[in-house]
Amino acid sequence: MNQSKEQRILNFVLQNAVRGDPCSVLDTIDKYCSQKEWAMNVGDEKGKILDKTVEEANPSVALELGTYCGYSAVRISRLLKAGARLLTVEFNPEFAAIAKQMIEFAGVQDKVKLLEGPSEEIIPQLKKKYEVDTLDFVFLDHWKDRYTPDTILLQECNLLRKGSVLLADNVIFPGAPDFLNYVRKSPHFQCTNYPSHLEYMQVEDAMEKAVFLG
Ligand SMILES: Nc1ncnc2c1ncn2[C@@H]1O[C@H](/C=C/CNC(=O)c2cc([N+](=O)[O-])cc(O)c2O)[C@@H](O)[C@H]1O
Ligand SMILES: [Mg+2]
Repeated sequence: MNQSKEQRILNFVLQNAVRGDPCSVLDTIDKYCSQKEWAMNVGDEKGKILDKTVEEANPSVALELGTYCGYSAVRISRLLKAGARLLTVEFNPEFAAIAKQMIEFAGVQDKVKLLEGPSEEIIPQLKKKYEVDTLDFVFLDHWKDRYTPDTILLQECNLLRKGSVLLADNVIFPGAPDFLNYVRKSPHFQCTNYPSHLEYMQVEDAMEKAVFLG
């Protein structure tokens, strides 16, 4: 049975990156996906926007929706302070298995908890089952039509507090028009747009930051 693209990305990392070195893992994935096979990692250009937003938020508890191969889980968790943790949600078992190995190879497994299942089921379990009080930072990078319902669900589950930072990938390409509309019209969010480019391409894209105002 021939390998999946995600398996090829992981193998390239296992053979070429430095074990325990998150930056080496990120650079190696970016090298493979820009030179060999495109893949939907947030990439280095938008990754730098992600880095700045995470550093500014300095979260104790962060949530990621859509782990995929674990690129942004490694990217976010490498910046977390001692004792802080990232919960990352992925419902595709193959991708979850790849991401788990990617996270362990990068050496960030102590900061990352990979939750396998759909976000709509996991989010309502965060308080009781995963001992979350409120989320300091949320990275949205899963199916784009889930951004709005999951943002509403996070509020309904009282998982956001005054100052919680949401950062959404791909608000231009593939696009998340209903999400932009929702957060920009809502009196509960203060929004900032960060123009950028689609990972590994010269296509316009952007990230949207939405800070919850309570
Ligand atoms: N409700 C849910 N619960 C848990 N996991 C879920 C989920 N919905 C999707 N996922 C997972 O999140 C990832 C999907 C990402 C969609 N991104 C994209 O479709 C995407 C596309 C392009 N693009 O086409 O250029 C560029 C990008 O940066 C992109 O993020 C996949 O790993 C998928 O299994
Ligand atoms: Mg994306």
